Amino acid sequence: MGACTSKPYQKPNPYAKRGTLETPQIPEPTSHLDTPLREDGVGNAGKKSPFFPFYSPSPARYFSSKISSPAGTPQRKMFKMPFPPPSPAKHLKAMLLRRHGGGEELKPSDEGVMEAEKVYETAKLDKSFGFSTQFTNRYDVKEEVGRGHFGYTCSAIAKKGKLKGQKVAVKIIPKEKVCIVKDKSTSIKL
Ligand SMILES: Nc1ncnc2c1ncn2[C@@H]1O[C@H](COP(=O)(O)OP(=O)(O)OP(=O)(O)O)[C@@H](O)[C@H]1O
Repeated sequence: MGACTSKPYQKPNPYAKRGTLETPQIPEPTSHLDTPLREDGVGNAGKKSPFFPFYSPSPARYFSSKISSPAGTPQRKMFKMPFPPPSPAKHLKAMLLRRHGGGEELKPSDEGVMEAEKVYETAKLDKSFGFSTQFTNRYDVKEEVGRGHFGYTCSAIAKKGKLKGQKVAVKIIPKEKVCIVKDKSTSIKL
């Protein structure tokens, strides 16, 4: 075991009268390795780092000092935007919620989004309108048996064709969930 070579830390006395503050005793540099870093950065290349007890050409010390980094060294750029911008998804979901009758009092918060999902899940399928006569002539739609992302699945009794009299499942997709592309050559009838 070697002898302890550490020196007591000499902290200025905060209770001393103004003007009589004790100044810490800074030992004189004993070698070129102990030379303090210059504020202007001149001649500091490869000098002692404030983070590591060894001498490194790392630019890390530029992050904590006022010294301007050498040309081409990324300095504080990476700290300009520490957090990514907020996602627009919440606002979109809140807008959808309002469109589906959520009301103005609902805010674009997580609570509001959950409300919107609840509104969709609890809404009853309105069978009083929307089916074409071609469809109603063919199927007698009964109760809803399930629900997917896009539409409702209902049980139905076929009225015509091979399946006449049989129980079938029909999937009903609301018009607003259908994307219609129209151009000169094609036209889609609903
Ligand atoms: N033939 C069937 N008999 C009984 N129940 C059915 C039948 N087909 C679908 N279902 C019920 O309806 C639910 C939704 O079915 P659907 O096929 O619409 O699901 P999905 O493909 O996930 O929906 P989406 O394509 O809209 O996301 C199913 O989870 C199921 O419970």
